[in-house]
Amino acid sequence: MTFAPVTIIDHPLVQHKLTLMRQGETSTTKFRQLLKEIGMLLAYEVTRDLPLKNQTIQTPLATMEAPMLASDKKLVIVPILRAGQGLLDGMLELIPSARVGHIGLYRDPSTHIAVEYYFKLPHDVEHRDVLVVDPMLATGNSAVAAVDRIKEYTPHSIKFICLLAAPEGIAHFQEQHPDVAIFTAAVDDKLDEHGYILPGLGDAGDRLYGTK
Ligand SMILES: O=P(O)(O)OC[C@H]1O[C@H](OP(=O)(O)OP(=O)(O)O)[C@H](O)[C@@H]1O
Ligand SMILES: O=c1cc[nH]c(=O)[nH]1
Ligand SMILES: [Mg+2]
Repeated sequence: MTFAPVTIIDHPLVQHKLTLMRQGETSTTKFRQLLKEIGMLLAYEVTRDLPLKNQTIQTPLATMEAPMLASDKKLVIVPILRAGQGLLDGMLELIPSARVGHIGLYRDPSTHIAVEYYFKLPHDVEHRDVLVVDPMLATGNSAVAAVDRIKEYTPHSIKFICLLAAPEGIAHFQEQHPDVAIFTAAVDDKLDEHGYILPGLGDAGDRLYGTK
């Protein structure tokens, strides 16, 4: 079977900010700020392949053919709540016209099954490109469940964007959604016995919102 690519976003600014986020002593305020900044940088990288088409425009001096985004269909960003919301804010700064859907999922602590508690997409997702965002791809259950639900609405394309991925999560996700490209800033070593990414950065939602 062929899989859509896994792209590691190795930009030095992303890598530096990720290292700051991993450090246990980084405060909630700083963690939130860094996740927002990384969201912006990830948005820049994952939109590299957006098609352009030339438009005739008038500069103060001359007429020219200049490139603009080809599609008039706005992108849809879907953060997986809660932690995905922390990436959304930065992405929206770069793509302010994007539409936003939300999927609320929590991971059952013992089974690691993703449990849905909220789902809302813009009404016209069909034919649009969707970016599903969540900082963590651990077992992959949350990402798989989110993409399962979004595919019910037959968007034009889906990309999955995270900050940290475990090899186990990538394998599970690719098995279930071989057509969906993954973008991540790093692939870590493995999962621990509680399904946390090692070395990882801990619980992204708790660090983002100060709930632990
Ligand atoms: O790949 P998985 O094994 O499914 O784990 C990853 C999920 O776990 C975290 O969310 P969590 O369930 O802790 O919810 P939260 O964002 O509300 O903290 C994280 O933000 C992902 O959504
Ligand atoms: O390492 C992990 C795994 C799941 N969810 C997190 O927030 N962190
Ligand atoms: Mg959490």
